[in-house]
Amino acid sequence: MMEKNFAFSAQEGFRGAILQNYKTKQLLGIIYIAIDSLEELTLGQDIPVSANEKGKLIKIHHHNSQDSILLEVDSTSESTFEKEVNEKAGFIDYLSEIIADRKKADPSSSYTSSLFAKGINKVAQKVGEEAVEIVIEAKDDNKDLFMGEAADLLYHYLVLLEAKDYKLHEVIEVLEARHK
Ligand SMILES: N=c1c2ncn([C@@H]3O[C@H](COP(=O)(O)OP(=O)(O)OP(=O)(O)O)[C@@H](O)[C@H]3O)c2ncn1[C@@H]1O[C@H](COP(=O)(O)O)[C@@H](O)[C@H]1O
Repeated sequence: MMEKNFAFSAQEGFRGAILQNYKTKQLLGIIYIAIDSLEELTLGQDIPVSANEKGKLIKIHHHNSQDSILLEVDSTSESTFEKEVNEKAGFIDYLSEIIADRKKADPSSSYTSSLFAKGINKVAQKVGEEAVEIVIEAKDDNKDLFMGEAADLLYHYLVLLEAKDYKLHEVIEVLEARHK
C-alpha cells in the first residue's frame, strides 16, 4: 500500500481510521486512508502513526453500522490524544486549586467565595439545580446549551467537594479501586 494512500488530515475520497496501540489500548490518533485502497490493508504492513513514525498493523476492526474503522498497531509512538487529555485534566486541577483559594477569601470578592459563605446546603442545592438543568438539556439537541450546563455542573461539583473538604483525586481513587 502506497504512502500516498495515507493522510493526516481529512480529505475527499479518504476515510478516517482510529489508531490504537494493540498492547496498551491507548488511542494514538487518526489516520486518513484512501477509500479505494481500504481493501488492500494487510496485517503486518506499516501504518504511519505520525509524520515520522510507523507501526505494524495488528488488527482491523470495521464498525459497519457507523462506517468507521479502528486499526490496532504495534507502535512505540506517544499518543497525541493522551497529551490533550492530560492537558485538559490539568486544567481541572488548576480550577480546583482556585476554588480552594476562594474558600478562604472574602465572600464579597467572588461568586465562588459567596457560595462557600452561604454554606453546604446552598452548595449542594446548586449541584442539584445544575443536575436538573443538564437533564433537561440532554433531552434536546443543542450542543452549546448542553455543554454550558455540563460545565456548570462540573464547576459546582468541584465546589461541593471543596465545601466537604474532599479532593477530586480521592474520588478518582474510588473509581480506580472500582475499575475492573
Ligand atoms: N467555572 C466557573 C463557573 N461556572 C459557572 N459559574 C457561575 O455559576 C453560576 C450559575 O448560574 P445560575 O444562574 O445557576 O446561578 P446564579 O443565579 O448566578 O446564582 P444563585 O443565586 O442561583 O446561587 C453563575 O453565576 C456562573 O457565573 C462559575 N463561576 C466561576 N467559575 C470559575 O471559578 C473560578 C473562580 O471564579 P470566581 O468565583 O468568579 O472568582 C474561575 O476560574 C471561574 O472561571
